[in-house]
Amino acid sequence: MNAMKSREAAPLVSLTGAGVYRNGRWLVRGVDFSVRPGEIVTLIGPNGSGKSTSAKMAIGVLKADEGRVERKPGLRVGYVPQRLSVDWTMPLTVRRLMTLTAPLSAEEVKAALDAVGIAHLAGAEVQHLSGGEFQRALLARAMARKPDILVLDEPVQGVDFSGEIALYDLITSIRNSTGCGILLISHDLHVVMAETDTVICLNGHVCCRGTPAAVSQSPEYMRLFGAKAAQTLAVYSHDHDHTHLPDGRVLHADGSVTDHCHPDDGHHDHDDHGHSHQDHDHHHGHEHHHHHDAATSVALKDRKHDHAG
Ligand SMILES: Nc1ncnc2c1ncn2[C@@H]1O[C@H](COP(=O)(O)OP(=O)(O)OP(=O)(O)O)[C@@H](O)[C@H]1O
Repeated sequence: MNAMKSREAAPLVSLTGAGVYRNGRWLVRGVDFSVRPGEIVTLIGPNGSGKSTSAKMAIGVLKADEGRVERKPGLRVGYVPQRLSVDWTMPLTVRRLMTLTAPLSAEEVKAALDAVGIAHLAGAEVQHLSGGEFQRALLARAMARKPDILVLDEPVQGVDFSGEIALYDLITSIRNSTGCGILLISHDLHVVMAETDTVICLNGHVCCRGTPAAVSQSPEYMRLFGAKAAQTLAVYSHDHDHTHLPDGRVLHADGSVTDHCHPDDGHHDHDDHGHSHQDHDHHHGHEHHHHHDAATSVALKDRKHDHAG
């Protein structure tokens, strides 16, 4: 069953004019946003613009030096940080990774890994996981806490383009099945999940905000990233209703998992995605091909954009 987002529900976290001052300067100032149950809020902005800092303020990892940060009493947070401080010289299994920071029973570990499609990797060494498998393991670890809010700092780093779509699908289905709020930090200035309710564009302060479509049209966004970028704020928009998990099972939009696709499932494949990142003027050539179902569509077009700043 879909847990629908509720605009009326009290916010899980709410920042009002919040800022962090460290080492003689403001890292970020005047940040206003809130995340409600079932809502997906995406923070975008250039490197160093304060995305991680704002997310850390929201969950209380960093204390705000100005403004207000309010959290629902007893708020449970699932946090996937940008970097993990793990001693990679020591062998570490996925199972052990799951229990490093929380006491979980074997059943809970199994259920959490199952939910993200990597139960078959419980005994695998974390060092050997692919980028997408690693992000799923981190997601499983965060979800095992049964959070009210899931905070994901660049969840698609180290993941190829087809893996990005699969992860965004997984995040959407987690939202749909649990109704948790999601605060997402996007690694890519120009691409956000279509399911995003609100995009907050940071540049040391809130540059602009709104739906993905509204932000791409805003003069502030254009000023920050150039008019070309504004034309190219791509939105992951695809209607397919299921995702193929790494272990071969199928995750449906309602959160249920089956061994096979339903006969009427929208199909998708992810072959042939060039994904090249260069420092300047990088060109994305993404095409999304569909074999079976015209309802499945991805609005990722060839995009060419200059980075301003
Ligand atoms: N604990 C800290 N003490 C001092 N400065 C910090 C601290 N954490 C972050 N900064 C600085 O604050 C600024 C904002 O950093 P933040 O990590 O929030 O940016 P970001 O938008 O997440 O960047 P990126 O896209 O590179 O991850 C940067 O200039 C960073 O160097």
